[in-house]
Amino acid sequence: MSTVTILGGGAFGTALAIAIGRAGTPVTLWMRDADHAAAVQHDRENRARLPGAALPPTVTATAELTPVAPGTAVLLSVPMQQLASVLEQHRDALTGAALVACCKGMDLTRGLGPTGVIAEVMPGATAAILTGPSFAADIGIGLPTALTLACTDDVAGGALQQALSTPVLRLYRSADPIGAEIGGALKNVIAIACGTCIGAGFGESARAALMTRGYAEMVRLAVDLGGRAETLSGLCGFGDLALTCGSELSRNFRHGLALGRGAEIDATATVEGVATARATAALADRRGIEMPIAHVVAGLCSGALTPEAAMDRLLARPLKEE
Ligand SMILES: NC(=O)C1=CN([C@@H]2O[C@H](COP(=O)(O)OP(=O)(O)OC[C@H]3O[C@@H](n4cnc5c(N)ncnc54)[C@H](O)[C@@H]3O)[C@@H](O)[C@H]2O)C=CC1
Ligand SMILES: O=C(CO)COP(=O)(O)O
Repeated sequence: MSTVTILGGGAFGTALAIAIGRAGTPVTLWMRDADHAAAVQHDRENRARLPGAALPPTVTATAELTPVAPGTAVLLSVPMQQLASVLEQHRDALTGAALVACCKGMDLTRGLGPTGVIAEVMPGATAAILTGPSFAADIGIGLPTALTLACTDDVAGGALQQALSTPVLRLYRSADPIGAEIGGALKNVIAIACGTCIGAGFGESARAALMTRGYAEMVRLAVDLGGRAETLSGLCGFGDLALTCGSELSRNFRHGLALGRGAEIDATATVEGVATARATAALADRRGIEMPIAHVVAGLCSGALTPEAAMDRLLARPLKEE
């Protein structure tokens, strides 16, 4: 795996390109908009999505996607609801690649996470997920972090771990992509709940309670779908939950803050937890799993619930064992 291709030149795709390119690996950063790709290639910076982070010479931004060599690592960093259509559009060019989803969420129409979408659209392809605590703004300027790389194929997972780790990005391997992707998807939903909690003035104690009970929902859904509870104690679950629920750098947390304050929502931001809350609530209903926080976040985001009504609904549930 001597080169890496990244699909999606948003904040995260650009940050990953910079991090992997800085380690000496040639990276192709594919962007759908030709003018934007040309500007990024010329400026050596993605001013629209990740200002202040310089592209190393190893990174090439382009709007042309040529067929990748078999076994090439292709990182998919488009928004979750676009993943299926991007794969469908580029199926021929991606045949034989090792597909690594870097998006976090659940597909609304399919009720599937990123590796489930890859398996449906490109059956037989090697599918992995890279997820964990990683703000693009941090990664893009070379700050360190650790992430989960999950793949059911141990050999392919090991090769991806080697190829994508850098001196500042430490990748831990897992064989449980279901657990890993449920962690990444649900931490955004719980971050919206926590932002709303702080924005509405319900306090830090309530936020910690939401993180803890949200984590319980994460584990419940992952296990029901065939994942492992222990996976969620790692970077993809606990790690990303701690980051996203506690920082105003998170778009999901900020979305919740605005809901809690009754302030204007930034409609231009990629806030994955909104669609994922809806998809999760529907999936939980179909499978008969209790996910009260996911349900109230879906209600908050659609406007069906006020922050006060959402909190009342959670507090009024029957008392139970922890
Ligand atoms: N920004 C961050 O700190 C992190 C983001 N992620 C995940 O990465 C994914 C992408 O997020 P960001 O890069 O932050 O979003 P972004 O909003 O900065 O960029 C999204 C990019 O996807 C492109 N895109 C949208 N639809 C497309 C399509 N149909 N075909 C081709 N390109 C398309 C847009 O042009 C844009 O460049 C999300 O699932 C997010 O949860 C994961 C970790 C950190
Ligand atoms: O996933 C992220 C950090 O790990 C980024 O969080 P937001 O999408 O909420 O900004």
